[in-house]
Amino acid sequence: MTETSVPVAEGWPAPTPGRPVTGVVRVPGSKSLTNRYLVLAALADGPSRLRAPLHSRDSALMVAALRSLGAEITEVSGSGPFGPDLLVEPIPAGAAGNTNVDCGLAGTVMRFVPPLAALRTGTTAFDGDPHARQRPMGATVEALRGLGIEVDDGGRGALPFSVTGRGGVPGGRVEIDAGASSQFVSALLLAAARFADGLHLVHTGETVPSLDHIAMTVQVLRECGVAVDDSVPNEWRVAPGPVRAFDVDIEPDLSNAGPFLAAAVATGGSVSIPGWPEQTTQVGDKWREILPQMGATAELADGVLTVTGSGAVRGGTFADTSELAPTVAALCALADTPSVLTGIAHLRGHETDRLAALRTEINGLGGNVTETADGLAISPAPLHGGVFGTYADHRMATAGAILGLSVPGVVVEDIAATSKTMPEFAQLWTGLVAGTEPTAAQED
Ligand SMILES: O=C(O)C1=C[C@@H](OP(=O)(O)O)[C@@H](O)[C@H](O)C1
Ligand SMILES: C=C(OP(=O)(O)O)C(=O)O
Repeated sequence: MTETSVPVAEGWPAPTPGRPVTGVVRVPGSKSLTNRYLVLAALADGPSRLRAPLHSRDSALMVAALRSLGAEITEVSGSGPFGPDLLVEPIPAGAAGNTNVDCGLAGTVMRFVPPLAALRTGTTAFDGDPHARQRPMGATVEALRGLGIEVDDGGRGALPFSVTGRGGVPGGRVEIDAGASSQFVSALLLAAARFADGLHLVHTGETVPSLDHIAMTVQVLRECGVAVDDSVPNEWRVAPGPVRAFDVDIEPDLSNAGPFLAAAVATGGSVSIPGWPEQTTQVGDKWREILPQMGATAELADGVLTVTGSGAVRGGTFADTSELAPTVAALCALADTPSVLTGIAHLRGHETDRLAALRTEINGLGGNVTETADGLAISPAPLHGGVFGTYADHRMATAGAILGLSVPGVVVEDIAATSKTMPEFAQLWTGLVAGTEPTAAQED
């Protein structure tokens, strides 16, 4: 008799603590800040240092991309618990030669690196994960062409494509429709000081999403001595000039702090995140408004944000939550009143179609989620266990973990998807939920 193989249920059983979750969690560096500073360091007028940067798949892809364009990036020991600091020698003047860039599933790599490839001499071929080929890239392709750069995308407006640079970009006025991603704007702004005439970028479509991320781009450019005029809505002017080398501390990733704070809200516990900046352009600072709307308290004192849940989760209307939306949606699915998430139509072009993924997976656990033109409507419904699909999306994986806090039997299909921006997620989550002694990474 031959043995037949029985499919084994795989996945990560999300812990259900059955009591309030209480603890302190230090989270790794911001993806958006790390990858912006890496790009600026590659363009800078001397060597730069990133202290406490993120070390994850998205940052590793950015490091590899910039190395392939000629930057020298070395790891040196730092003081943070999440890995070494990074020293960056910029891409040398006159860098030339054909090369390849693997974008993985990283929006910051596929959008921010092509303008740097345009500044070199030679052809750079860009590709990525299967789903990366579905993500919108047309505005980058058209903008580079508008700047006189040769781009071969086979007419797809998507990966794979190649950029052929001739050692410089003239710059000037360019119009784009950045309705599908703020990263189209950020990408051009980050490189623009190195264009001969700088850049006058005009957005011609309807609403640009994720405006906080553009504010972050403008802020980091100004820190590096680049003159940016963003006084006219939907227009940005960047003066040509040097990008000043820097030595910077990377803030913790406040978006990735979200699931841990959500654990306090979902269970009526209390979670503290040290290293919370007093001033920041990170969209994750909005947790201080969003979570109190759900009935929690949020207190920022001496650089520590403490969120305390009330024991019940209240729904509400949440606008323009950008990359926070999957975490917000998971909490709304646990709420006792209905919720509406608006201003997030562009999430259909993220790591996966997040609106469809959240609707499908929350409803698969018994939820009541419908898609609207620009977001989600979520009504209270009794949830049950089951497999929560992750679509290679880190924020779907963390959304499944949040649901599992209150719903026994949730199995997150691929918890390793969190390695995109937080490889330590499962370890930190398990430690927090189990109420173990703080690990080195959790200590103050
Ligand atoms: O510039 C950035 O670092 C990001 C911009 C946003 O992109 P979209 O404008 O496409 O939402 C955000 O969702 C993404 O996670 C990171
Ligand atoms: C949309 C996201 O990522 P990316 O930078 O790949 O666009 C995200 O992290 O939620």
